[in-house]
Amino acid sequence: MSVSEDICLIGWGAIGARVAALLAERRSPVRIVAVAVRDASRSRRDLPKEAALISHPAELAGVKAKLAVEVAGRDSVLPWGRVVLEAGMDFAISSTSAFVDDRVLAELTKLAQARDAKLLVPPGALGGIDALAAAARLGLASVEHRIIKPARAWAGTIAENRCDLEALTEPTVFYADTARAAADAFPQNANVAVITSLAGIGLDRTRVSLVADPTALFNTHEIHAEGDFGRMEIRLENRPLATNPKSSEMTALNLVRLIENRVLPLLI
Ligand SMILES: NC(=O)C1=CN([C@@H]2O[C@H](COP(=O)(O)OP(=O)(O)OC[C@H]3O[C@@H](n4cnc5c(N)ncnc54)[C@H](OP(=O)(O)O)[C@@H]3O)[C@@H](O)[C@H]2O)C=CC1
Ligand SMILES: O=C([O-])CC(=O)C(=O)O
Repeated sequence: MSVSEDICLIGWGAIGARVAALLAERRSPVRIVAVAVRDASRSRRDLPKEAALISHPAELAGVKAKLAVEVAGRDSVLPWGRVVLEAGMDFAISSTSAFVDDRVLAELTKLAQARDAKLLVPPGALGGIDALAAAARLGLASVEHRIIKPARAWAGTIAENRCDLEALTEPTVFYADTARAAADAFPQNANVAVITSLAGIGLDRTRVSLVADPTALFNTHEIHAEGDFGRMEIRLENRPLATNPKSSEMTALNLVRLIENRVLPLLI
């Protein structure tokens, strides 16, 4: 890795801090020049020393970077995305549940086009999205996505109204609907449903089921797709992040890959 790149992180939670730690550990030629949080008055552990801590999109005006990576939450996507893209920076989005509102995706895409910047949707906690997106070009008949997480990962969500998470003795499907409905109802657990949909057959044709498993150790994603290309089954068993059981380690790893691919001569 030789060329270096300056980036911003929008969010310094479980995923943002993990991405920064991995980049530092791997000595990737990347400088994190700004980190955005909600509350910039609170001091942050392990913040990269060259990073400005900011909390308002207008503060990006003084920041020179080519890429901003959002790892903050659904409500942050539009306000930060507007300023990032307006400045001509590429914008990588993790809180893809923001796109359950078609207007958000339409506005950011238009802005990216106008500024010659890129709106990037990384695979998040998933893999195999390249194959799904390729297959979709020939036409897909169906895509199903099942998300299986330990019961505790669903705590604090409307799963609690549908089953007694602490009393479960076996894997329980507590929700089944379209990807749009699932990502709307579970913005911290089902961003992936939007990624599968954008790659495949859209938010209203992609079917999602959510499972709470009292004995699960992993956040598991099972995607089944059929179409003119043939059939595919994608299954990942992701280790949850120690600092947030709702989010998977793979999400941070896919962002590290995306960032490093911007500076590597060979893209894998
Ligand atoms: N695409 C995918 O496959 C996946 C996506 N995700 C999504 O990624 C996002 C980040 O996840 P995670 O790191 O676990 O979340 P955390 O809750 O651990 O961290 C969120 C961070 O974002 C900051 N933040 C929140 N809102 C704003 C805002 N409006 N402006 C600036 N900063 C803000 C918080 O600031 P403060 O510290 O001040 O509170 C915090 O630092 C979530 O939306 C999550 O659902 C997660 C897993 C997979
Ligand atoms: O990390 C995961 O397994 C998926 C996730 O939380 C999300 O899509 O929001």
